[in-house]
Amino acid sequence: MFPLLSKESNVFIAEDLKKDIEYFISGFPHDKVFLLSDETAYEMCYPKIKEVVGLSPERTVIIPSGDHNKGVETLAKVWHLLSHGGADRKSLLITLGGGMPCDLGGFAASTFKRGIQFINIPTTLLAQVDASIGGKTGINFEGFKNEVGVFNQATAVLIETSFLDTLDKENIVSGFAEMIKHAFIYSADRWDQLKDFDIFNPDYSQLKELVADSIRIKDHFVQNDPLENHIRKALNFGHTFGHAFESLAMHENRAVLHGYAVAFGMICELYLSHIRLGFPMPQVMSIANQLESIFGHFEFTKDHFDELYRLMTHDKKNDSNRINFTLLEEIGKIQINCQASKDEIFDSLHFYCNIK
Ligand SMILES: NC(=O)c1ccc[n+]([C@@H]2O[C@H](COP(=O)([O-])OP(=O)(O)OC[C@H]3O[C@@H](n4cnc5c(N)ncnc54)[C@H](O)[C@@H]3O)[C@@H](O)[C@H]2O)c1
Ligand SMILES: O=C(O)C(=O)C[C@@H](O)[C@H](O)[C@H](O)COP(=O)(O)O
Ligand SMILES: [Zn+2]
Repeated sequence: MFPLLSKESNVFIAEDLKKDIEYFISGFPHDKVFLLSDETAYEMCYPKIKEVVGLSPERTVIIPSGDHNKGVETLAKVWHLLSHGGADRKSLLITLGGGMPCDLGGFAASTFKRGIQFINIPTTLLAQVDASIGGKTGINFEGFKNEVGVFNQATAVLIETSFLDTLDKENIVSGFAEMIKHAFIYSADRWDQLKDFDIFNPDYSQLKELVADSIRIKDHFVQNDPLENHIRKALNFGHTFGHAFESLAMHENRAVLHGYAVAFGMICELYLSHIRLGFPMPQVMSIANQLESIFGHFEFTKDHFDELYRLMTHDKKNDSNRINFTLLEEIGKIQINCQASKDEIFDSLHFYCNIK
C-alpha cells in the first residue's frame, strides 16, 4: 500500500487488502479492535476481509443501512455495544461501509470515552472520494443533515476500489456527483474530463484513476483549512440547496441519495452564481442539462419554497442569521461566504423548477 498524497497524508491505496488492514491493526497501538458496518455493506464487503487477523465476530457492530439511520438512536446503539463489549480508551474502531457508517462511526469513535482511534475503509464511490476523508463526522438530528458532529481525522483511510464491483448503479452515480463537485471547484479541464466519462457503463480502471484525482482535490482543500474556517467551504458547493432537498425528501418519505441531492443543489447554486457573480448563463444551461441527463429531476413546487428556505437556515456555513453560499465566478474560481436575498434564493428554486 502507498500514501496517496503527501508523506503526511492519512489516505492509502490498498495493494493487498488483507495484509494492509493487518498492517494498520498492528501498526497503531491499541488493545481491542472493533468493526462497525451497516447491514448491506457487511454482507457485500465483509467476505473480502473476514480472514484479517485481529477481527472477531464478538467485536463486530452491525447497524441498519440507509441515511435515515444516521441518527441518535443508531449512535446510542453503537455506544452501547462498545461499552458493553469492553471497549476502552485504547480500542480501535474500523468502519467498513459508505458515508453513513463513516460519518456515524467516526462520531461514535470521537466521542466514546472522549475519543478512540478509528480507521475508515470506505466501500462506496461517494465515501472513497469524499466522506471517508477530511475528518467531518456526525449524525442527522431532528430532520437536519449532519446537525451534530465533530471534526476529527481518522487515523488512516484505506481505499480499495474493488469494493465498488458490488455497488449498484444508483450509488455509483451518487458518488459521481461529489466528483463533479470537485471538478467545479477545481478546473474546467477536470470538468471536461468528467463530462466525457460514461458513469452508467464505467471503465473501472479509468474510474480508479479518477477516484485518486478526486481524493487529491478534496485533500488539497482539507489540508489548507481542516476546520472549515475559510477555503474548505468550497467543498460545500451545492450543499446549501442540496441538504435542504435531501432533508425535504427524507421528511416526505421519498428519500434521495446524498449525491443526487448535491447535483440538484449545484444546479441551483450555479444559477445563483450567475445572479450574484456573473457565472455565464449559457454555461449554467449546458451544465444543468448535463446534470439532468445524469441525475434526473427533483420534483417540488413553489409550495415547498418556504420549507426549503427554513431548512437552509440550518446550514453550518451560516452566521449572524445570514445564509452563506459557496458560489463560482467561473469553473475553478470560488467565492465563499456569498450572501443572497430570500428573493434570489426563491428565483433559483424557480429556475430549477422550470428547467425540466
Ligand atoms: N463526512 C463527509 O465529509 C461527507 C462527505 C460526503 C457525504 N457524507 C455523508 O455520507 C453519506 C452518504 O454516503 P454514501 O452515499 O456512501 O451512503 P451509504 O453509506 O448509505 O451507502 C449507500 C448504500 O450502499 C450500500 N453499500 C455500501 N458499500 C457497498 C458495496 N461495496 N456494495 C454494495 N452496497 C454497498 C450501503 O449499505 C447503503 O445501502 C451521507 O450521510 C452524507 O451526508 C459525508
Ligand atoms: O468535507 C467537506 O467539507 C464537505 O463539505 C464535503 C461534503 O460533500 C459533505 O457532504 C459534508 O458532510 C457536508 O458537510 P456539512 O458541514 O454541510 O454538514
Ligand atoms: Zn456531500
